[in-house]
Amino acid sequence: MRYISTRGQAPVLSFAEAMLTGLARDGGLYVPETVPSLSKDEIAAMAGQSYEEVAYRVMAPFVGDTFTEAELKGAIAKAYAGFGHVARAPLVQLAPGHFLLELFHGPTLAFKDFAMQIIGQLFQIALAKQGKRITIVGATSGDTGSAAIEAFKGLENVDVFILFPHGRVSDVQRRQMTTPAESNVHALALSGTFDDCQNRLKDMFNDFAFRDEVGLAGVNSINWARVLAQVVYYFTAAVSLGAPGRKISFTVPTGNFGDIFAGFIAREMGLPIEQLVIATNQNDILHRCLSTGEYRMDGVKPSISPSMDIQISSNFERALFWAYGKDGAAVAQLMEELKTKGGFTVSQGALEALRETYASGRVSEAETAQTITEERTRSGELLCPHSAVGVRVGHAHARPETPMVTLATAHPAKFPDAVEAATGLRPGLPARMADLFERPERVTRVPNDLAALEALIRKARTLGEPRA
Ligand SMILES: Cc1ncc(COP(=O)(O)O)c(C=O)c1O
Ligand SMILES: N[C@@H](CCOP(=O)(O)O)C(=O)O
Repeated sequence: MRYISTRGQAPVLSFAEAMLTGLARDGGLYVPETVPSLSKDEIAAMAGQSYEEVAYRVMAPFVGDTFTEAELKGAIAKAYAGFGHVARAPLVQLAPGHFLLELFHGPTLAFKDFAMQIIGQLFQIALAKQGKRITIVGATSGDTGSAAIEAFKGLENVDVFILFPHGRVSDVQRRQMTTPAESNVHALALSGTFDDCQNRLKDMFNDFAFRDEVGLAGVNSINWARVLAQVVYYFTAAVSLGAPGRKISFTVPTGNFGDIFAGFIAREMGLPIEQLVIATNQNDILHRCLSTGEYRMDGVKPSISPSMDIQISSNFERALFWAYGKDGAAVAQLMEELKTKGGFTVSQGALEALRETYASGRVSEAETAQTITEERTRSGELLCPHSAVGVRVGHAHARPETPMVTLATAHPAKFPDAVEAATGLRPGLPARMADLFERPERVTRVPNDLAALEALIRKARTLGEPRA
């Protein structure tokens, strides 16, 4: 299996190379040259299998011979052993024909654990083979950061630096990032938005001297392995509701577009997905783009679903690559316009291709709160605000003949203030995290400045043992 860049100008890589490389050297994102397909019989055979078995069947064709069967199976087993639910990603029914896919039973209570736990394992195998030491830098609006820290803390050959927007993540999210005591973990609170964090991260990747000097690696959904691991739960959910014998629809609370793009890949592999619905909060650039063909930034507005407060939706580039018939030059041109003019117009043909694949909806702040309140009464489910955005859009797009699955992306206890304001109930953290608010915090305030960030990372990563 070979991996190519969405901008068409970077070296073609193997799975392990793409995983350790992160951003392509032409600024694009790696995607598989061809998407392997699974037959109806292969999909049907997943019925009744464990999450781990399905994960192996879905991921193995993309991984090729990078890892042995035993290595991949071992990594999958270790990745999901710590999840708090035997099904890993259980489905609960909200209403006739509408289901919630609970993706928050991992160690940090958000869907990011599904991918981060497995890539933590795969990185360790690959680094041990190559005898390499790396510096992971991640950008987060709250959940990716804590999941990355959980997956990589304490590892000898990895430093982890996480950039998060100061004052724009929940207290629980911040403390998950600032309280780990391991010396290879560095939480950096940046003055700016998540988009600023992600832009500085991409700037670091595009500074080849810095990138090579520190052995820069990325665990955002820039990294193809992140997207791949998220494909699995589309299969487990759809098969348990009758696929491949019937079609299933999915609604996905969306920000950086990694999660819903994983659904697109599941469809490309042969899973009969009828609708893939993008659900946005008031930062609705993706919904506006699908509605009008114009991708235009108009400023990030802080919301009660802060992890989706994103305007530069990184993986939308991968969706555009497919919509433009895999024309890397066209995608590079759009990304240049985004950078220099703050937006771009999608061609009519590409817009039609996007609309054939995706539908979309937008949810206001008041509607998000109302959905948390109503769903508590209607189905008994206590939703986090991101999942509530999804559920509202999912209800609106549900069709009687096709089951709708909405992805519940985080545990309500990560956003207790919003949930309490909507329901009067304050969701508690699991016992293993009960003392989170008593643990000391360790965080560095950083400016939105590339040179300052690179200097800090160079210095902090050399504070420990001498690097090989
Ligand atoms: C809780 C939660 N829901 C939804 C999203 C959106 O997911 P994606 O960025 O993959 O679109 C995120 C973060 O991105 C998140 O943390
Ligand atoms: N909402 C995310 C933003 C980063 O997304 P990623 O999937 O690209 O890592 C977060 O919680 O950090």
